[in-house]
Amino acid sequence: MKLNVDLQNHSYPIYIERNTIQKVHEYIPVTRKIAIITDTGVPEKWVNIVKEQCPDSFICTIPQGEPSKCFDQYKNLLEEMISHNMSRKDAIIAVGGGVVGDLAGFVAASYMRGIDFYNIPTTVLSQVDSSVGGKVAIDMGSYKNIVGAFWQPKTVIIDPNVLSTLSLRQQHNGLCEALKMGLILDDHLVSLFEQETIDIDAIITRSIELKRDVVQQDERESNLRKILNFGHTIGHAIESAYGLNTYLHGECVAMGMLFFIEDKTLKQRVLNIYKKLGLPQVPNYDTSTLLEYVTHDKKSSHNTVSTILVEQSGSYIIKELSFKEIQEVLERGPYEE
Ligand SMILES: O=C(O)C(=O)C[C@@H](O)[C@H](O)[C@H](O)COP(=O)(O)O
Repeated sequence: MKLNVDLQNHSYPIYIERNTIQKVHEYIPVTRKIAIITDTGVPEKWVNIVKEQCPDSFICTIPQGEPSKCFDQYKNLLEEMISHNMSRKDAIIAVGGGVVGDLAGFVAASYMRGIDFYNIPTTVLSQVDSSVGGKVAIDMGSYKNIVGAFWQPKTVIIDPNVLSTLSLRQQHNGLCEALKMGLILDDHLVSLFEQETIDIDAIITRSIELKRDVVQQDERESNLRKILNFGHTIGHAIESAYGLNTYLHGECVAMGMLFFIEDKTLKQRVLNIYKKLGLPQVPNYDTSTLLEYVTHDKKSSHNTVSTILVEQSGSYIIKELSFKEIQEVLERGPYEE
């Protein structure tokens, strides 16, 4: 299946299809120098399938995990680009999850003021969410995505077959972002999580269709795109407060969403899905520590933060909450209405 992201002068296709990783040479112009950026967690077999289709390519491998989304790795990769004499006409292909995509995309956005970027996501999280939309970034200290750019990929190639080598924890981590998409936009997507067996292909496709529709309407997050941050305000704060590597991103988003699901029945429905996915519980936290991180959220300004609330599955409310109100939400806790 092919979906198009229509964005005036930088539209691009997304291919979602099993075995499509074998067709990289059909979808990406590979007769130029290509830096393939990946991480130590991505099985070599996937990276090699891509490399074999790119005659003039080299591989840059970063350590797996969120701490790699940092200035040092960014600098190392830029130095690699220079040492391989990469020109403006050359390209970067990311083969990996959200960390690889965000970092490789930011290298592509800034090297020589921007070169072509292609994304081949290999985790559920990146296949249902982060590979589409052009948000690329690195973290600074423990602040998530604080330095970055909007740099749309030229093509996204999603092959659900590559998920076969992913751990169950990583699979469930990624599903949290798809569940988020359902909770704000489409109850049918939520119901796919309640079926006996999870149809991953259907979840990826629906999730990406919904994301594509939002990005097309508001590429630079002036307003509507903020809804994709449901669960992230407190989720990012938890991720940061626990050292960026204790909980996975999707797990933190799942925790963060609980604080802003306003309806008791819906919250129970969501908790049942979390139980099925074996997600971690919200840890005991220090309110002032989390609040400190919330004040640095990119959706914060002065004393308020744009927050997404869900009362009914498949719909959202965007509300400016004061830091005082966020403090009250944190004091109330995730499991109370
Ligand atoms: O694409 C978006 O827009 C999103 O908000 C998707 C999020 O799920 C994703 O985690 C994003 O990277 C977070 O964005 P940020 O603006 O809070 O850094």
